[in-house]
Amino acid sequence: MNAFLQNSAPAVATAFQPLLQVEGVSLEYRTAERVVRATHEVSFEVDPGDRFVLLGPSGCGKSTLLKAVAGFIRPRDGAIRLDGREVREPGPDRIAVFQEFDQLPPWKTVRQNVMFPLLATRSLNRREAEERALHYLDKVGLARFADAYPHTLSGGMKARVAIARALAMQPKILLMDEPFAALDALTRRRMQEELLELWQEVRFTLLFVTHSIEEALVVGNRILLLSPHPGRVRAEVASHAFDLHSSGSADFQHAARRIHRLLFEEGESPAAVHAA
Ligand SMILES: Nc1ncnc2c1ncn2[C@@H]1O[C@H](COP(=O)(O)OP(=O)(O)OP(=O)(O)O)[C@@H](O)[C@H]1O
Repeated sequence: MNAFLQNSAPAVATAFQPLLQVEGVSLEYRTAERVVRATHEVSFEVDPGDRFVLLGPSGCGKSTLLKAVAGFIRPRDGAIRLDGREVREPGPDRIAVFQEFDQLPPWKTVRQNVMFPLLATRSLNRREAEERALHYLDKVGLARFADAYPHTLSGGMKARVAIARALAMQPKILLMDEPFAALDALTRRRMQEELLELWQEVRFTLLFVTHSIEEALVVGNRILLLSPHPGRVRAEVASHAFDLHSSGSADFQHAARRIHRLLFEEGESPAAVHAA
């Protein structure tokens, strides 16, 4: 069982059921001319409180898997279950954050942007939604900017608004697709750090897509390695021993090299391994 259990983990009887079960999932796109297989029979399980990373080369189907968990794409084969229930459509229990923060409607203030999904899904009344929005804006350090408009914010600040907006919905699982890829290197590092601090505080469950081995080791406590297109599971790696402070260490570099070999070199054993 994972060491990082959510505070609100269910009682003993259900405590050992994974939150997310992806079983033998093959995903396809059908275009007028052909069928593109994005993933082939991928299986993994995410426990409550995991920071679970999908890592693999460009085109291996990471984003497609995330979209399937979000409910935007139905599997060709296999099944996806959240809390034991099959995922058939999008829902407020799975909120996605993508790298295009300019999805924030520019005519709404930061506060209104965070309140918007809460009101649109009728989760809360206006006063409760405002309270909830300010609570999460405070958590990402943006309470002072509640009345600012998105175009006045830096890339990192827009990323924080997007994260606050997602967390304010209190989803069962937060889905992030390369959320920091468009940011400069320093801001990206700071955002990784802030995400970890936020996780320490809130203990949300995270499914995070990246093609950066370093980012995967820093952000994740478990990493699923996918083969090149179409994505198949190569291995699962435990990476809970690393954070930003260990990224220069010999152990970290060793784990990164091992993951690189597992991803790109034939002949490496694709069994479950421990990077830390
Ligand atoms: N809308 C689409 N129609 C047809 N094929 C698609 C579509 N979207 C993705 N694909 C194909 O599905 C495969 C998986 O794509 P996906 O975007 O999931 O990969 P990825 O691992 O997230 O890549 P990247 O890291 O570059 O974002 C690729 O071969 C891609 O070309």
